[in-house]
Parts: sequence; C-alpha cells; structure tokens
Amino acid sequence: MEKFRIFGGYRLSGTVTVSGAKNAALPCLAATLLTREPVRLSGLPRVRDILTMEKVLRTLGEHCQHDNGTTTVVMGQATATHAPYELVRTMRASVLVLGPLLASRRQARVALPGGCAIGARPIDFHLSALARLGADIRVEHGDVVAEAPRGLFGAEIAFPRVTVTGTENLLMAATLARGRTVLSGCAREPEVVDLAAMLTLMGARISGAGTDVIEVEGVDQLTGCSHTVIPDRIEAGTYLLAALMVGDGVRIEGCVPEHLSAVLEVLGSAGAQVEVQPQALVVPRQQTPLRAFTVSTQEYPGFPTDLQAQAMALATQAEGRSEIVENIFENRFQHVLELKRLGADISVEGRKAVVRGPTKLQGTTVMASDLRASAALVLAGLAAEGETVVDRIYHLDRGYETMEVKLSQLGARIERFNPGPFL
Ligand SMILES: CC(=O)N[C@H]1[C@@H](OP(=O)(O)OP(=O)(O)OC[C@H]2O[C@@H](n3ccc(=O)[nH]c3=O)[C@H](O)[C@@H]2O)O[C@H](CO)[C@@H](O)[C@@H]1O
Ligand SMILES: C=C(OP(=O)(O)O)C(=O)O
Repeated sequence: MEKFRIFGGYRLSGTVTVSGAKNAALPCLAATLLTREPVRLSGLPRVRDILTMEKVLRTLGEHCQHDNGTTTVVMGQATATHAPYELVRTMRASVLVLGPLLASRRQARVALPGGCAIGARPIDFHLSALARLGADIRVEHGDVVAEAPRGLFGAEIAFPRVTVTGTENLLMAATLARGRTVLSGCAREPEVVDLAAMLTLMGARISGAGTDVIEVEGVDQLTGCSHTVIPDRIEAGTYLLAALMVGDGVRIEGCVPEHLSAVLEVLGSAGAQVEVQPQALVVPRQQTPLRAFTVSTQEYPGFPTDLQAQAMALATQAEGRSEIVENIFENRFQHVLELKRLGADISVEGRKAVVRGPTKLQGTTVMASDLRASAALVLAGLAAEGETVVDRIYHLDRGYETMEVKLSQLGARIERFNPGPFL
C-alpha cells in the first residue's frame, strides 16, 4: 500500500496551480448519459474518482476518449443500465448516474452506496425525490432499482435537508422530465452551478441554480456540448491552509477566490494576511502568528466540511483555543486521533473539537481514514519535526492530483513510497 514520507520543517514558497474540481467533474461526467451526442469535457482532474466514474460510464456503454486534456464521452452501440457494487463501493458519487439513467434510458439499477468513514450518508432524499418525478423505486438485493417506463414528469419537490449530489441527481433527471420541475431546499454549491451551466449548454432550460430554488422546464432531448469544469475550491483551500502553516510566500494560482469567501473570513479572524487577486490567492512571506479561530461547517456559502480536517491541522499552530464544529457529517473527526499521535492537543465533545495551540508537532506514522483527513495529516506532517509517514494515501489519491509533486515544487520534502509487506 502506498504511503507518503514527509520530512517536516521545510518552508513552502512559489506558485501552485489548482486542478479542476473533482466534485464538479463527477456530476458533469454523469450528465453525459443524458445525450446520444459527444460531450467534450476539459479540466477534469487526474484523480482516482474520475477514473472510477469513467469506469462506471464504460460499464453503462459509454466510450471515453482522452486527447490533450479533453475527455470526450460518447454513447456506444450497446448500452446498459446497471452500476454494480464493485464500482459503487469504491466511490459513493457513482450514485450520480441514477438521475440521468432514469431520465434518458427510463430505467436504472445502481448499487446502494452504504455508509463510509465520515458518516452513514443515506440517499433517501434522492430516492423520494425521484419517486415524486414518477419513478417506481425499490431496493432489491442491495441495488436501487428505478423504472419510469412512460418517462419522468415534472413536480414540485422540497428537499428536507440540503444535499449536494441529491440536488445534482434531481437537476439532471428533471431536464428530460415532461413539464416543469421546481426544486426547493437545493444546494447552492458552485459545483451545482457548474453542472447547471453544462446542462444549459446541452439545451436544458434551468433557472435559479446557485439559489435554493431551481426551476427546470423539461425538454425532449439534449445535445452534446463542450464544457470546462470549475477549479477545485477544496484543493485551493488545502494549499492556502498549508501556506499559512509552513509558507514563506505562496501563490495559489487558477482558483476562484469568491468560492472560498467563508474560509477567507475565518482566516481573517485569525489574523492571517491573504491577498485576493482575480484568479489567485497570495499568502505573503511575512505573517504574524495566527490567533485561535472558530470554524462551524455549513452548506455553501458557509465553511465547507471538506476543509474542516485541514483547518484543524492549522488550528494546532494557532495561538489559543480554537473551536471546530462539524455540522454536516456525524463522524468526520477521524483525523483527531491521528493528529494527536503527532502531538496535537485536541479534545472532542460531540460535534465540537477544541484545539489548543500552538503545539510543536513531532513526526510519526499516521493512518489516513478518508480523503480530507489524509490532507490534514499531510499538512501536519509538513509542520512536524522530523519524519512523518502517512499510510493509506489511496484515500488522498481519490481527490488530489499529484499532491506530492505540487508540494515538492513548493519546496516541501515529501515522497511517495511503497515499503512492501512487512514495514
Ligand atoms: C461528490 C460530492 O460532491 N461530494 C460532496 C457532497 O457529498 P454528498 O452529496 O454525498 O453530501 P450531501 O450534501 O448529500 O450530505 C449532506 C448531509 O445530508 C445527509 N443526507 C444526504 C442525502 C440523503 O438522501 N439523505 C441524507 O440524510 C448526509 O448524510 C449528510 O449528513 O457534499 C458534501 C457536503 O458538502 C461534501 O462533503 C462531499 O465532498
Ligand atoms: C467527501 C468527499 O467526497 P465523497 O462525497 O465523494 O465521499 C470529499 O470530496 O471530501
């Protein structure tokens, strides 16, 4: 199993370029199922989840061709409607094919994703909303079986709680439903807006994306299009937090600073100086020591849960008592015990973690439990004294494009290695 070895204490400086957003690329890939025509997608990050989604699409009869940074997805001769558990279990976002399959092929069989390291993560809101569009939905042998032999019909749907992939699934399904669909209680994440932009290029009639009410006027068919996915705000935020922990002048290039407003606000409260440019964030060389801060994760435009673990790593270096409250997922504190193994002073009470800093972290072997927890451990390793080994980085490879290369280019000492069965 591959690991990272990090020699801490080296300052980061220079420019890091942000890749395309994994969480925008995944629904955009799923949306290609809505048309028979070729769809060209640019800016897809080269990360494992994208390869997995391409495998899912191939299983469903799509062809994915790569050429110079653009992926073209086109429907093959034989199509299928079954996304099997072997693929879904490695990536729960595979559930994003449910809405488009149902809309375009009128049936879908998608393995139930089950829970994961950060929480139970049911998909009940996806299923009840698709049923409101007229689909017949049942669970058989661990698969969601959905059928709409006469097609889907527009309806008014109120999500009981904001769900990002739930909003995306319904948005895709509604594009081909007969009549008007009004979705309320929608996610306002930039990734939802990006998907709506792509669907609009395909001929969908959508208004309100980016607000909590989205209206879709169904059309008979969608066409191909060319679309570039937005930059990854979570990757940008991860390097921003790294730069504040161990930076000596870092420019984060190719991001949309506005997508990180809530993060910049928290960092401002800690006394961080970050220069906001049109498509870049710059962390200047001279920083005064950071003060403790409070993070409370919320749906967009609030502080993203996908940066909570990395913010906790930063809090270990801030002066005083920081509070980190996780409101989205019930079990997203698995990094706490590993950060404590590096010497962090953290206590957890329910949804709240209290971090006392600054702490001189000391390198040791730690184990990644999920994607963002892995990133937090890498950040802590960069700040720690001596050698840190981060095990199970396959989690990290799901969502960060060549993180060790990007960090090495900034001056970090970090390498990927596979030590064999006994180490
Ligand atoms: C591929 C992708 O885009 N993943 C993101 C997406 O995940 P994902 O879309 O899976 O997360 P949701 O927004 O759906 O989850 C929000 C909360 O609602 C609950 N819930 C959700 C659906 C449902 O049917 N029933 C239910 O109870 C979840 O368990 C969770 O507690 O948004 C999360 C929250 O910003 C991010 O952390 C993930 O990185
Ligand atoms: C939780 C994440 O992804 P997923 O929803 O695919 O598990 C993430 O990107 O941090």
